[in-house]
Amino acid sequence: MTRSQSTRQQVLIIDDQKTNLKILGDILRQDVDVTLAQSAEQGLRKAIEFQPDLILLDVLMPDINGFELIKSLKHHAHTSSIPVIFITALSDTNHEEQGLRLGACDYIYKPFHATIVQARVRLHLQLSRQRKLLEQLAHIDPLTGIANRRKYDQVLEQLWRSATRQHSHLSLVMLDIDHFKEFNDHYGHAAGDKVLHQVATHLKQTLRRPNDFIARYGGEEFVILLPDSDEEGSRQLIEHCLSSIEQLQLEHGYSPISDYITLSAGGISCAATQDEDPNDVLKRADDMLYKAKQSGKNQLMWYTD
Ligand SMILES: Nc1nc2c(ncn2[C@@H]2O[C@H](COP(=O)(O)OP(=O)(O)OP(=O)(O)O)[C@@H](O)[C@H]2O)c(=O)[nH]1
Repeated sequence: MTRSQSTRQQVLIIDDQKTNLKILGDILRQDVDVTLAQSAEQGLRKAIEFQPDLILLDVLMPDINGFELIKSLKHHAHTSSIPVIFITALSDTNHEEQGLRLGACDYIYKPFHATIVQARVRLHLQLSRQRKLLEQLAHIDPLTGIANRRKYDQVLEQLWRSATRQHSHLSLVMLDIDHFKEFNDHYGHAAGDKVLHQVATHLKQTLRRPNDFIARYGGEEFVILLPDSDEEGSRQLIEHCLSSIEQLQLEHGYSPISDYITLSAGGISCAATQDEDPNDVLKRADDMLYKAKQSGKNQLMWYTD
């Protein structure tokens, strides 16, 4: 069963001693899915790949110790918010303080008591579940189920920073439903809400790469960010989004340009730089959207220098 199919939470245990891995695994397995790693390097790889809900981390390991590893985990964008519990034979307050200062949420001494480990793991998993739920509520647009404007602002900043570092391209695209006022006026606001949900769901499914991102920008407008994507690839993808939305055949009997719901879009590809404000770049995509609307709608316009 894949992680997304499982409703059980997942704990990653990182310890160089096989017997510790076995004992801890046996203690926790009745409550959670358990993944084991026998070195810091393997642990970091599995943390990135499996995105566990919690990590149990030994301190004394050869090569890279637990204190070093937690620094990498907290530094890495994909693992920084995973809670870490140290479980270690270093049972003095100085090390405990160091571990907590480095970002651990708890510190358990070896030899440990099974029931205490279970209780603490349960507590931190419960906190983790609540935190994820709050994050979701704060970042998801309730009508469409895709990311909201607040999440978009965060993701744009992250993607811009990483594209600047890697000297890579980023494409920004604004999309807007055509003649949506007429749709609402004739079919009613509830039917309009349903169309917004259908369009958002379809656009999200059409984006193929894991780092492609879509958000509801506001009203009947959406924004798509395509990292590491050049102009040609981005244009092809967005053209496909537009044509496949029309092919969904969501009836719009009051649109003068089609029998169905259509979208207009404006896009831009650029090499990110530190000096440029990504919001200025988005403004250029928005200008292209305006041009697409002025030129008859149901089309994509792309910014060229
Ligand atoms: N049902 C529904 N309608 C919305 C929502 N947000 C914005 N709208 C509607 O979207 C319509 C946007 O109208 P306009 O900005 O004139 O755009 P348009 O009619 O699509 O015109 P063009 O974009 O030029 O094709 C308005 O009727 C808004 O009420 C929403 O959450 N639900």
